[in-house]
Amino acid sequence: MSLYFDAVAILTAPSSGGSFKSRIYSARNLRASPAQIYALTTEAAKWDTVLADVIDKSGILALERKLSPLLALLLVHDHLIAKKGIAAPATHTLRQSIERHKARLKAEFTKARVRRGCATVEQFKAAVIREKRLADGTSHFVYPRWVRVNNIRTTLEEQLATTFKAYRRVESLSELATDEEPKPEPRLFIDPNIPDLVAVPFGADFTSSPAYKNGEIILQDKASCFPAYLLLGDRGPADAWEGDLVDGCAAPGNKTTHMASLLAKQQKGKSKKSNQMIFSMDASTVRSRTLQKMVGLAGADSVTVLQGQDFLALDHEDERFENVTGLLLDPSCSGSGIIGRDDVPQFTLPVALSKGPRSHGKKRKREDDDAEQSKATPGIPQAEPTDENDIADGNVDLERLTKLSSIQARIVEHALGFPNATHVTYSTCSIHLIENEGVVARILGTQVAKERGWRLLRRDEQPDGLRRWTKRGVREEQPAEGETGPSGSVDLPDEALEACIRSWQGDAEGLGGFFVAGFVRDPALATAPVPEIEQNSDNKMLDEDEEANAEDDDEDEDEDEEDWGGFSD
Ligand SMILES: C[S@@+](CC[C@H](N)C(=O)[O-])C[C@H]1O[C@@H](n2cnc3c(N)ncnc32)[C@H](O)[C@@H]1O
Repeated sequence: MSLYFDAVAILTAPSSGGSFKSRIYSARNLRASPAQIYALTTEAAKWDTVLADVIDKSGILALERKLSPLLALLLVHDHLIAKKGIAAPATHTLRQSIERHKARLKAEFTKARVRRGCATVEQFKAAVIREKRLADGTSHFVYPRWVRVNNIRTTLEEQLATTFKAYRRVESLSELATDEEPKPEPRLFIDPNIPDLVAVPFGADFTSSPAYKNGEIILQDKASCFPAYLLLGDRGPADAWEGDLVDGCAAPGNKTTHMASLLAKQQKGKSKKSNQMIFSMDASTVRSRTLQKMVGLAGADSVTVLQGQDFLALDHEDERFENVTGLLLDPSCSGSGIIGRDDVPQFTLPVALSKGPRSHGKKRKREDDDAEQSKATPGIPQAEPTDENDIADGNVDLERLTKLSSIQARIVEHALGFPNATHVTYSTCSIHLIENEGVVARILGTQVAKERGWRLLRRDEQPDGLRRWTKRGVREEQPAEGETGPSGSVDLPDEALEACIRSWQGDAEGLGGFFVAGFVRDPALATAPVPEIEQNSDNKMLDEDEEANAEDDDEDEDEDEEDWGGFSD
C-alpha cells in the first residue's frame, strides 16, 4: 500500500525545483521503489479523465469515505489496467474498498471503451491520449526528447551505430509525433541546425542506457545548445578556438559540457593535447555540486569548476583569467519560456461528494488531504533538461522582471570587462522582451561596451546552423488579447534584431521559449585607447604557447602554427 500513499505524497508535495522524475528519485523516506512510483503516476495521468468518469459514475467515493479522490484514482487505475492489479495484499482494507465495487467499475470502464469504438484496451488508450491532446490544444505540437552527442566520449556516427541502432531516421520533426501505444517504433531526427544533436519521440527513456550512464549522450534541449554553438561555432582543427573560456552561471552544466564537447571536436585529429581551460562556476553551492558531477560524467577534463563562485565577484585582473577570450552567460531568469516547467502529472480528479461538483475542462488542484500517510520528502534533483533554470516558481510580476533584467545586464556588463575577451554570449529561457532584447539594448549603451568596441555578432557572422535559424529578435511585447503581462518596446535597429536569436513555445520547432545574443569586440569601434596588452592578445598568447611548448618536438611546433592561423606568408 505504501506505493499509493508515496505516490500521493509526491504528487501533492510543493515543488522543490527539478524535474518530476528527479524529485522522486531523490526523495527521502520513500517506502516504495521510485521506479514503481514514477510508472504508476505517469501511467495513471494518461487515463485520468476516463478514470475520474468511471469513479464518478460508479459512485464509490460516496460509499468509501476513506478514499480521497487522488488515492481512488491511482487504486482504480491499477485495479482496472495494471497487469497485476492493486499492489497490496487481498485483505488490505483499501484494496477491498475498490474490489468491493469491481463489477460496477468494470462495467463503467467497458462502457467508456465501447463509446469510443475501441475493441482493445490499447486502442482505448491511444484514443484517450488523442482526445486529451485535442482538448488541451496540443495536438499539433511535437515536443521531442533532444539528445546531444558528447564529442569528448564518442561521435554521432558511433551513437547512430550503437545507442540509436534500432531507430529509423525520419526527415521531419513532425514524424516523431505518435499516438501509438504502448511502444511506438523508435524514430530519430538529426537536427539541421545544431551539430551532433538528435531528436527522438518524447517517451524515449535513456536513463538506463550505457551511453547515458557513461556521459556519451546528454539530454539537452535544442535551444539550450544555441549559446555554446554561437560562441564556438563550426571551427575545426585548422581554426580552433584560441584562449580560455568562462561559463559564469553554469549549473547544472549543460552549456559548460557543450562547450567542452565543441572544443574536443575542434581538437580531434591533433596530436598534441590542448591546454585550454573552461572556468565554470555557479553562485549556488548546492547547484555547483550537480555541475561538478555533470562535468565529471561528461569527461570534460578541460573544465575547472569554481563551486559557489559569484561571477560578479571575479576580478578582471586575476591572472587565472588573463587568457580568457570567450564567456558564456546564462543567468537566472523568469523561466517564462520553459515548457512543462512543472512536469508533475496533473490529474482531472473524480468528485469527492462533500466537496461540490467537478469543474470540467480544468484540472482540479490536488488537495491537501490527499497527502496522507507518507512522509516522503523530495530531495536534491539530478540534472535534467528542465533543471536548467533555478527559479522554482514561474510566477513573475513586473517588479521581479525589472530586478532580474538589472542583474542580467550587470552580469553581461561584467563579462565585457575581461581584458582579453573577444566573444560573449548572453542567453535566457525567458520570452520577455525586458530580459532579452531589453538587456541587449542596455548592454550596447554601457560605457564598457563603447570604450572597448563591443557590438552584436551579426546574423551573417553566426555559425551556419544558427544563420539559417529564422526566429529572430523582436521589437515589441504585448500581452495576448484578454491576458495580462509585461508590455514594452526596445529601440534597436533591424540589424540588431536580426542578430538576436529567439525560439518560441508551441510552434512546429519543438522548443520552449529561448533567447540568445552574441557580442564581439571590434577594436575599430573602441572609443577609448585599448591597452597594448589587449590589442596584441593573440600575439601574447602565441608567445606564451611558444614558451610553454619550448620542449615540444618539431612536429608539434608545425601543428601549432597551422592551428593558430594568425599569420600568413
Ligand atoms: C539558468 S541557470 C544556468 C543553466 C546552465 N547554464 C546550464 O546550461 O545548465 C542560472 C544559474 O545561474 C546561477 N547564478 C545566478 N547568478 C549568478 C552569479 N552572480 N554568479 C554565478 N552564478 C549565478 C544560478 O545559481 C543558476 O544555477
